[in-house]
Amino acid sequence: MNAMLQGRGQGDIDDEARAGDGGPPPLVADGLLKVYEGRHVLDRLTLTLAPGTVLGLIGRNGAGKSTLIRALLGLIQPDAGEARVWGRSALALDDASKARLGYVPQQPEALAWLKVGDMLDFVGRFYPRWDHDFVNTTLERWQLPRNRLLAKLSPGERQRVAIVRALAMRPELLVLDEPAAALDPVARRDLLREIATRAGEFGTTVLFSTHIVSDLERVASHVAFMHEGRVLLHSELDGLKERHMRLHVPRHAADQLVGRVPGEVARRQHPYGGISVVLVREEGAPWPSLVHAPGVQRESLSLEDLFVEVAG
Ligand SMILES: Nc1ncnc2c1ncn2[C@@H]1O[C@H](COP(=O)(O)OP(=O)(O)OP(=O)(O)O)[C@@H](O)[C@H]1O
Repeated sequence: MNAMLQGRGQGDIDDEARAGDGGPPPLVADGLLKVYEGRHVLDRLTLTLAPGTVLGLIGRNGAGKSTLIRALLGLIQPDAGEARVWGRSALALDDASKARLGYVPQQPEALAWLKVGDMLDFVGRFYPRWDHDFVNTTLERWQLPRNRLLAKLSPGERQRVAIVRALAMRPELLVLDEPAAALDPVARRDLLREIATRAGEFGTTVLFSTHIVSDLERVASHVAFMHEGRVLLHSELDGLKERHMRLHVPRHAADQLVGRVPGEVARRQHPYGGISVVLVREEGAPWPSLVHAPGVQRESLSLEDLFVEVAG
């Protein structure tokens, strides 16, 4: 079993430094606690999303991703801690801030009694930067007829409409809860491309949750691994793999280890004796001496391996 090592702080990024000088960060979770039926679904979670970041939030089913997103946007009230959007309490967002924020929930339900086109026309009136051309082009490309009732759409079609709606308002902050889950490959690729374009050309800040590691690798600038209500690792994607390594430590060397290895993030006991340990180091910092010990084998990790190690 994976020996999860808790208490490593909330990641390896200095949140203050990430916020930069351009005003308050778009999203901050400050010690969020949410308890459902005695379970700490958010366990005093702290996370900052810097402007222009595309953060992929990854975690197993039930890790708390949707709950975190809902708390960050003020859709649920935490039991302790605070969520802030551009420096304001998420629970008291003004209309001007809401107009800068696009959200695609995991299961979009809104205004189901309207037709696709009517809903988008209606919603568009509230957003000064509404992009009619984008709506028309994307509805056509994604084969979403304007005259279909939202209630009659498949889950994937409903999700596509929700994505069109969130992107058409040209948000400065875009939050998507598992947007690709119900999408076909064409829509998924379009969405990823759109996210990359928005971030690259317009500096849109994006938070999206996903289980699909390859999607994350394609568009995210940063990744946060969530497990049991905590962020276990929050890092820039570039260089993340180079800063992690799995070591296979034979029994004779493992028996001599006392306590944690510097930089240890996960440990597994091998059935035949010996252990494997996942290590992280700061950029440019040396690996601990164990890496060079006799009989110790090194292995580099894919992002998926790392996810399984950290959240497995
Ligand atoms: N309103 C609620 N009442 C009780 N329990 C809840 C409620 N909302 C969420 N939970 C529980 O909190 C845990 C986290 O749920 P959440 O939806 O945030 O996970 P997730 O990481 O988004 O999962 P998935 O990847 O499956 O969508 C789950 O065990 C869920 O059952």
